[in-house]
Formats: sequence, C-alpha cells, structure tokens
Amino acid sequence: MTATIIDGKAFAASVREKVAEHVTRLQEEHGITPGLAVVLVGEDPASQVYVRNKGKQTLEAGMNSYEHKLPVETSEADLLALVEKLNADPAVHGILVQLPLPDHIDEEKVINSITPAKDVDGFHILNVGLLGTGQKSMVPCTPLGCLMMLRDQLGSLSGLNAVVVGRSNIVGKPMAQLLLRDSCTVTIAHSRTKDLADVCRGADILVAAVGRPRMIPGDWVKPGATVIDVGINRIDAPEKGEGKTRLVGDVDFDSAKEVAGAITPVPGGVGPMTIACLLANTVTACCRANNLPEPEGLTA
Ligand SMILES: Nc1nc2c(c(=O)[nH]1)N[C@@H](CN(C=O)c1ccc(C(=O)N[C@@H](CCC(=O)O)C(=O)O)cc1)CN2
Repeated sequence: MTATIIDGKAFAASVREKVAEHVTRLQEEHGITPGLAVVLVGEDPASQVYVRNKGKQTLEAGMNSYEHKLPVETSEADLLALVEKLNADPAVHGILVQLPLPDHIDEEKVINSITPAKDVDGFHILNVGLLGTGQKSMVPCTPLGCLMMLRDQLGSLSGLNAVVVGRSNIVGKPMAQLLLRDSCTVTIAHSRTKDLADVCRGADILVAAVGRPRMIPGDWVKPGATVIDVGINRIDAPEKGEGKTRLVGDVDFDSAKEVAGAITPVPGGVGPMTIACLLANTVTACCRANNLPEPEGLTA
C-alpha cells in the first residue's frame, strides 16, 4: 500500500483563504481589522524566518501586523514591559512571543504575562487549563493544525486509538487533549516508553513529536494508519554537496508511506499549518474580543 500524502502546504493555503474571507467580513460589516503582534528577541536564524513569514502572511490575510524585534541582550523586565503595552493596546488582538527565548529570560514568566484572551499561541497556563477541562480556550497552533488535517482526512475521530509520541507543552500534551476531546482513546508515549514500537503499532492515528530524526520506522506503523509527523529536524545531506543539510521528520517517511493509509511529509506537512492556524487564532481572538460569532472551521 502507498499512503495518501497529506499536502500541508495546500491545506494551509485553504485555511489562510478562509481567514482572509473572515477578515474582509469583519472589516466590511463591523469596521474591525484584526491585529497580530509578534515579538522576536535575538537573531536566531530559524526564528527570524518564522517571524518574517508570520508578518508577511498576516498582511496577506488583510490583518494588521506589528513586529517587535529586540536585541538578544534585552532584559526580562523590558520584555515584560513590552508585553504589558501590547496587552493594553486595543488594536492588538493577538500577541506571540517567538520561542525559544535567550537563556537569561524566563519563558514561562513571559508567556504567563500575556493576557489569556490575546494568547494566540495558547501557551498561557489559563488556556492550558481551559483546554484540559474541555472549555473554550486559545488552542496551540501546531496541534490545531494537526487536528484540522486529521478531521479532513478521517471525518470523525471518535473511538480511534491515537498515540502521541512526545510530551512537550507546545505539541504533545495539547495534541493529546484535542484528540481526547474528539473522543479518541489516547496514549501519550515518549522516548522512555517501554515497547514503544508495539505501542505505535496499535495506533490508528500516530502523531510523532519527539524531535528525533526518522526515529519511527515503517514497521512501527499499523497498516492503514494516519501518520502526522510534527518533527522538523535538520540533518547533514552530503548527497546534496559538502556542508549541505536537509529537513526530515521524526518518522522515516520512505518506509512509513508504504504502510500508512495517509501521512504528512516533512517539509510541507504540519509546518505550514502552524502559521495558518496562528492567523486563524488571531481572527478568533478578535471575534471574541468584540463579542462576534467565531469563524466557522477555524477553531477546534
Ligand atoms: N511562540 C512560538 N514559537 C515557536 C512555535 C510556535 O508555534 N509559537 N513553533 C516553532 C516554530 N514555528 C513557528 O513559530 C514554525 C516552524 C516551522 C514552520 C514551517 O513552515 N516549516 C516548514 C519548513 C521550513 C524550513 O524550510 O525551514 C515545513 O515544515 O514545511 C513554520 C513555523 C518554534 N517556535
């Protein structure tokens, strides 16, 4: 069997189109333009690319983008002061502080200083608690993107065995909560799980988010399973030339695609959905702030 390849790039484009349509409606019917503030501290090259893409895609969707680029030596107090300013700014409906932050800044403290209603990353402790108890919250972008792709691929997820490999606060744990909310039977596994291969082989839905290049081979995949690969790992690629690199996922794509029913590639799978869902969350936050109906199909 050769799996259906889930095209995250195309899916993300369709999400961005829906976002843009909703933004137009907000402007025409209510005179409101959603605004997203993105804060970058330092000059991490990957973060710079992500932040640039976030700003570009925000503007393309018709929203206002506010970029704040701070030097690496910015103090925690100065960063907290900026977040406070953005919290109080009525033109800003969503705030995102790009991670990772430099070592001298307490990430948790910064995340928890964002007003929960503007926390479009869904990382604030209040949003984590709301999601965990099945209440309305902001939902982290990468897991939201995975959920959208799974629903599109499978329709109802009810009763399916889902295994999430990885227990990070950003992906693994919220992903498990979302799958549970859609009535999956959920196992959170990780690198220390006993008989991890057997646990994975029981999964109708296998979400890999461990950050280890090609850790999950095809013979860990149940025939016909839907595999969502969240990993983005840069490895050496001497076949492309000296010093060249390429991106691979946490799943060994070549062997897994022979067994799975559907699978996301890396790159071009989950990655593009992350920014599309950030835009979706910004529109959701804007609608909630103005007591307007939420955009259909763009929330969990
Ligand atoms: N505050 C946050 N920080 C970080 C998040 C986040 O959700 N919130 N996630 C990641 C980085 N990230 C967005 O910020 C992100 C990662 C990957 C992609 C993406 O489109 N990847 C492409 C490949 C890109 C490449 O060639 O390097 C793909 O997978 O196809 C988008 C956004 C950490 N920080």
